[in-house]
Amino acid sequence: MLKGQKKVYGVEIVPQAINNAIENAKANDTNNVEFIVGESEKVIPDMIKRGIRAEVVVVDPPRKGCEKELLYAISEMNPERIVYVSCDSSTLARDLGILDELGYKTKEIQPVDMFPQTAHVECVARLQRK
Ligand SMILES: C[S@@+](CC[C@H](N)C(=O)[O-])C[C@H]1O[C@@H](n2cnc3c(N)ncnc32)[C@H](O)[C@@H]1O
Repeated sequence: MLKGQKKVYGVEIVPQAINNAIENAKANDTNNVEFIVGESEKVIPDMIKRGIRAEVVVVDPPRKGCEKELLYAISEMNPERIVYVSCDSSTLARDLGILDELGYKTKEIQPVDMFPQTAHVECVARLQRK
């Protein structure tokens, strides 16, 4: 069980990654997680239609960042906090700007040097509903 959370949803476009996540959940005796295969910009609006809301949303997109439709859907879910994990600071800056317009203030960005001796840097941003 992921402690402190009533329910956790995981969304990923690659089915094999979801299979691995299911195996990981089983190996860790986690029974409060539901995994959904699909494009998050389509899955999240469907979840909203089903009445699902979130207190915290964590995104970890590829370098191109999040689709605008996903950012709009996340704001419609109205979470208190968003955690944005990014491997491309330019698309991170673009998406944080959109999220700011949608009512989410960036409180903190922590760079993590996961790729020493290269120009790449991973960043973790913490956003709070205004
Ligand atoms: C930076 S990786 C994050 C990996 C993940 N945090 C992990 O530890 O396995 C980005 C992930 O987003 C997935 N992805 C790309 N486009 C997506 C989309 N439209 N909807 C959902 N997942 C997507 C990719 O398949 C990839 O696994």
